[in-house]
Amino acid sequence: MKYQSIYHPELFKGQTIIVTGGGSGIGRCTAHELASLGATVAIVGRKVEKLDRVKEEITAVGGRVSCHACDIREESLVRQMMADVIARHGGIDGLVNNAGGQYPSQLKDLSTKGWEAVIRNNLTGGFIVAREAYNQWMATHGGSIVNIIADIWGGMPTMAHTGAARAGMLNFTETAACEWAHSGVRVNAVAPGWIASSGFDTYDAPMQAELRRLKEKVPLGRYGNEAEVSAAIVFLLSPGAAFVTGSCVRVDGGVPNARHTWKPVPTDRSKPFDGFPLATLPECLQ
Ligand SMILES: CCCCCCCCC/C=C/C(=O)SCCNC(=O)CCNC(=O)[C@H](O)C(C)(C)COP(=O)(O)OP(=O)(O)OC[C@H]1O[C@@H](n2cnc3c(N)ncnc32)[C@H](O)[C@@H]1OP(=O)(O)O
Ligand SMILES: NC(=O)C1=CN([C@@H]2O[C@H](COP(=O)(O)OP(=O)(O)OC[C@H]3O[C@@H](n4cnc5c(N)ncnc54)[C@H](OP(=O)(O)O)[C@@H]3O)[C@@H](O)[C@H]2O)C=CC1
Repeated sequence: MKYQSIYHPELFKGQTIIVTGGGSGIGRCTAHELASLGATVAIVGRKVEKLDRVKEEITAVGGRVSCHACDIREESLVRQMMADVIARHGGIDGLVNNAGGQYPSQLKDLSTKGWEAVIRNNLTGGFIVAREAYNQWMATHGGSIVNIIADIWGGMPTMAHTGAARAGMLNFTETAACEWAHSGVRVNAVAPGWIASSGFDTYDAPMQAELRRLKEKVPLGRYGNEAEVSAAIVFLLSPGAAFVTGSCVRVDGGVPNARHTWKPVPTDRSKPFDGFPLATLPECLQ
């Protein structure tokens, strides 16, 4: 079944958009939505079998997609991946810098190696991909970049490494928006809150139990879904956001505003948008 986007079906006709981490979760959903809106999508990830599966899904409903196995932390691989996408599709109009992830740990237990692995995955990798997109194509042709960060406001207990990396990515977004504006390149961020995606399945049982309880702390009374993050990404890539750069759209059901004076009322307070008939609730939340 084809993606049910709220946007015009020819919004990205003739465009090529790279989605890192396009083999699962938010990236997979975004790749589906962009393809349904006419874009040729280049999906990037470490595991080629995940990418191939998404390629099959998208081509089965008439979309155009290419797969690029690449670890975003490896500079030489990223350079080559970018050159391959440009050679194959004739250019790049958009980049969704979505690949990333981490593992939970108390600060006191974090090894330097673990800290650096997560910083490389969520800050250095995103920087390398964005810089290569700019230097190899967008500096002379323009484009739009959307960096996926996280709900980092007020700290990120048990996730200090990723919180620091994403805060860095937000500041990178603001700086790149200024430095690259003269080339017609817009750079924005999307900060997902607790999104019921395949990402949840990567956590262990105690963390998953904790995540189930977190739902009560969301003013909108539920987790977000992948389609709701994708819709924000698509808006920022689109001409509708032509005057938006260096900005961040929070997709989090209001969590950063739920201060200790806020009293939860245990009901679902908004209807989820589900543009993605293929999405399933992660196993740990079923
Ligand atoms: C409660 C409420 C909260 C509430 C907060 C809830 C917020 C949820 C919001 C976020 C949701 C998501 O992001 S969902 C997306 C989740 N998806 C993912 O995380 C997938 C991607 N993640 C990864 O690939 C890995 O986590 C990452 C470390 C970044 C990269 O792995 P690598 O393979 O490069 O690294 P490795 O070689 O395995 O590991 C390097 C070192 O990192 C450390 N390390 C790696 N994994 C480790 C682990 N599971 N436990 C301990 N330590 C680990 C070790 O020191 C490793 O060294 P050695 O000991 O020598 O091996
Ligand atoms: N779900 C949530 O609640 C939230 C998610 N986020 C962030 O949103 C993004 C998408 O997450 P989500 O879809 O939920 O989780 P997933 O784990 O499903 O997606 C992460 C994707 O990134 C790819 N990836 C990870 N590291 C690398 C790397 N070094 N090089 C290339 N690809 C990589 C993975 O593919 P492969 O394994 O093939 O490399 C995977 O497809 C991530 O950055 C995540 O941290 C932020 C806040 C909340």
